Amino acid sequence: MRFYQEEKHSAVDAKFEAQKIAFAPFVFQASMALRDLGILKIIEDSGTAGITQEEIVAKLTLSNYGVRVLVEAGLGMGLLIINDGKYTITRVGYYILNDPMTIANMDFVQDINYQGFFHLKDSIVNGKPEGLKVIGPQYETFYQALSELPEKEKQSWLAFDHFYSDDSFSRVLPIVFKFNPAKILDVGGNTGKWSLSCVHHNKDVKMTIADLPQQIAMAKENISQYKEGERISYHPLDILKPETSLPAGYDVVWMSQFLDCFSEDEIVGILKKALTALTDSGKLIIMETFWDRQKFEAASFCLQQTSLYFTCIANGNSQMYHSEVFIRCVEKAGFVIEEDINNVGISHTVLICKKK
Ligand SMILES: C[S@@+](CC[C@H](N)C(=O)[O-])C[C@H]1O[C@@H](n2cnc3c(N)ncnc32)[C@H](O)[C@@H]1O
Repeated sequence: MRFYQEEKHSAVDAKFEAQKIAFAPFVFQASMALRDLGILKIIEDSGTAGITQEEIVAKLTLSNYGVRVLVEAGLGMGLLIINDGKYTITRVGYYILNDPMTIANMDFVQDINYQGFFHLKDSIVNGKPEGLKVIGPQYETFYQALSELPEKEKQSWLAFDHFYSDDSFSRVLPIVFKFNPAKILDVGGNTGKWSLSCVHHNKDVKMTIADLPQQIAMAKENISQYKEGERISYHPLDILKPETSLPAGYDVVWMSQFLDCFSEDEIVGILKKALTALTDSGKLIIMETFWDRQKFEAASFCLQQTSLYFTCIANGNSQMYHSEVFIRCVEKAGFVIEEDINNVGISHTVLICKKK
């Protein structure tokens, strides 16, 4: 990865880039408004011929003034271009409107993070997710809030989380099942998507989902619709509590996008619990997104920014890790990494580990 070794901008460019940051919250909210008020779609539908501001207004119940400030901002933001008084959509505008990754990221930023991020600096200073109080003053971590969120916010969080892991699940099934596991422990199993994929993929495997009690309730409801769900059992726990343990006797302990929810010391503690869950020949299989392992700079950027969600909203002490920091924790807990597979799905790395 050689994204960050060199200065990229001339002085003039750099000053413009700095203004984009200065106005970033305006740019974000204007993009959301252009998308959600239907303006981008109208302009896209006008094709290469384009559409005037007056014609856009005629198709909506918005004022001329409202449409004008948004489309003018859209020009500077690079979402729109104008020729002979007619607006057309740019490639960036197209992605804002249609790209599933951009939609998942924007909805996650808007519905989960935006208001809380006013408190990012305090979160760094205090080592606590100070933005979480905007979601609810009673919560210590976001995970306690997840199952109690209003439907729209919950869907935005799940869509963001699943966008990244779902695509990798089908690709990683052959990697996991080459070990012919009879029993798999899915730690941080969330809604049960991975466990369901496993019982559908293999007719004999038995799964256990370990997660917080609130999430287990969500998973049970989801899984009860499927007959194969009879092979899935549940182990509710708060894995951070010293008195809790994972059940024993598993051929595979699976952790997908789970350990990034914890600090380095917590990761070591959790992995020590995983040691006791595995049979002697069992494999710990971790699927994570590391910002230093990405093919595309945009992917590294998304992960670095997502770290700040953990800082300000989720728990105040975890992140999307650099692989070296993460691997040190895996080894410290008593595992040896046997296989290290990059570029699984959109952006994942799979680490296959055994007991030292
Ligand atoms: C980012 S989600 C990962 C979901 C899923 N494995 C995937 O790949 O999409 C993290 C999961 O960890 C669970 N979790 C967070 N803190 C936990 C804790 N202290 N004990 C047990 N589970 C926890 C959350 O409830 C959530 O289901």
